[in-house]
Amino acid sequence: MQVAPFHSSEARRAKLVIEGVSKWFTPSRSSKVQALDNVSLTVAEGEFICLLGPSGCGKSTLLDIIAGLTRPDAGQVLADGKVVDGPGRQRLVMFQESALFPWLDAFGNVMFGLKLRPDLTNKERREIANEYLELVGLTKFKHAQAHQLSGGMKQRVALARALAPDPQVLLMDEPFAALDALTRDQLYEDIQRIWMESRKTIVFVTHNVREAVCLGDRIVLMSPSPGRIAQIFDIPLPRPRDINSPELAAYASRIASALKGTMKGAASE
Ligand SMILES: Nc1ncnc2c1ncn2[C@@H]1O[C@H](COP(=O)(O)OP(=O)(O)OP(=O)(O)O)[C@@H](O)[C@H]1O
Repeated sequence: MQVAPFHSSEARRAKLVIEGVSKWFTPSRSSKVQALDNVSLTVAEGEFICLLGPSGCGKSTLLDIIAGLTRPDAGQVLADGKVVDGPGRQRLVMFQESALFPWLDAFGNVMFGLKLRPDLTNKERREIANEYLELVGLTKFKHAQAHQLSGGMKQRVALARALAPDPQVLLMDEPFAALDALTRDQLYEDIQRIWMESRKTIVFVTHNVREAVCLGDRIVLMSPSPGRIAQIFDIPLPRPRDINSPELAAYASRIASALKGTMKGAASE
């Protein structure tokens, strides 16, 4: 099955509106770092957005602000038209390290995520946990403890744990960065399949250009010092996308040049 890409020109409902967001950190009494400067971006419902940029350009800070884990010093984020003023179950985050609870097995970890759904009965939660473990291909490992799972399997459990409460927005902070290339390639296939089935709104942070082109409808390229949006690229390639295809490589090389430009610009400032 090939799925047409989402085009930013299509009239779709805005899921997230980021308006003039700035953020400063004060690591010591004498120093102040501006992590984000006046960042504005609209993410449509069901869109897959990749935030791409060199280290320190504010990708994670922006993701944390969208999640409601960090407050901006200026500007605001609206989710479904409402100002984000804290974390909520409609916007869940998945990090680079899976942070599974080591005392729980895979099933227990997914069930833990479902504590966010007090509206469900325990029987319903168990059914949903099984369903999501199946979706990520881990039914056979449902009773494995975290230490018995490979890095890729742990991230699959973390993905099932984040998806099971059925958030509208999934925020992913370099979720595959610590994995080997083969495992990552498999996960690119899986995340595309899951996204095509669920059409969640996804904001995915990465500094890997090919990964961004493989996954995103749009790539938001950020530049550092202070973190700003440098350029936005539409990726009109049909899905599912093969990370090793020549079409994808052509996009990646164009975006990689732009990325290099943002690094040079920062170095010369
Ligand atoms: N809690 C904090 N205290 C002080 N400075 C911070 C804090 N969090 C982030 N920063 C600074 O803000 C800037 C943006 O950091 P951020 O982690 O958002 O960038 P990033 O693009 O996600 O980087 P990376 O790709 O390395 O994770 C950096 O200069 C960083 O040092």
